Amino acid sequence: MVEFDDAFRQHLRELFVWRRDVRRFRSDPLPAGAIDRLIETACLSPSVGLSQPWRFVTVDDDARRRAVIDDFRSCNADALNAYVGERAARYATLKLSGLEQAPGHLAVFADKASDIGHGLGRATMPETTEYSVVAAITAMWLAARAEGIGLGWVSILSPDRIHAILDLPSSWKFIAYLCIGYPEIECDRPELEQAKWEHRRGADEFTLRR
Ligand SMILES: Cc1cc2c(cc1C)N(C[C@H](O)[C@H](O)[C@H](O)COP(=O)(O)O)c1[nH]c(=O)[nH]c(=O)c1N2
Repeated sequence: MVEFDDAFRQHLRELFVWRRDVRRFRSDPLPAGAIDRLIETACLSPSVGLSQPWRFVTVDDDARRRAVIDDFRSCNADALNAYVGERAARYATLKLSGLEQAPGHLAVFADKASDIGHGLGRATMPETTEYSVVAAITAMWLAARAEGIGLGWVSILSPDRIHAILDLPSSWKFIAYLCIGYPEIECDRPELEQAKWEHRRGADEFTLRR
């Protein structure tokens, strides 16, 4: 039996407050085994029917990393073109990935074909497979921050292209590409808020009572 006291709860809240999506990384490498440790923690996450559908791919090969960066550049140029006027000008100033600097690249997939969990919970909601993988990524994000490691989620990518670059089974659905490394700075406010792209709203804006 483990009990968590008020001091722990307060500390845990600080972890949530100080977790950031990181795009600016220092160049120093991660300690040996750091990413494996984060993956181990992520595997403790809830998953539909205990299916553990997460699949993690560490990307260390230079040519593959370069191809991912090229894909990001192309997708980001398309994204910029979809905005006009002042919003386009502002988008152009944002830093939306740390792919070039991050010492760690981790691609995350959901295995849609695995029969682990025997289908429990997925019959009417097959998308719970992907939800389970996102839950694992969130755990990893927080576990990383607790070690002083930053994690940045990059989704400005073409899933088909990432799949081809990494040469993976067709049943694996691309969920996330994560940049991992030590952050240049720590902050308790989202970078997009600091850049005046969007501001964080309170829970009352998203809560209905019925
Ligand atoms: C599914 C998903 C996908 C993305 C993101 C997040 C999530 C959950 N975020 C990070 C996002 O911008 C960030 O979480 C918010 O701006 C809030 O900031 P903090 O995470 O609180 O620092 C993100 N950020 C970015 O710079 N490039 C990206 O492609 C993405 N993609």
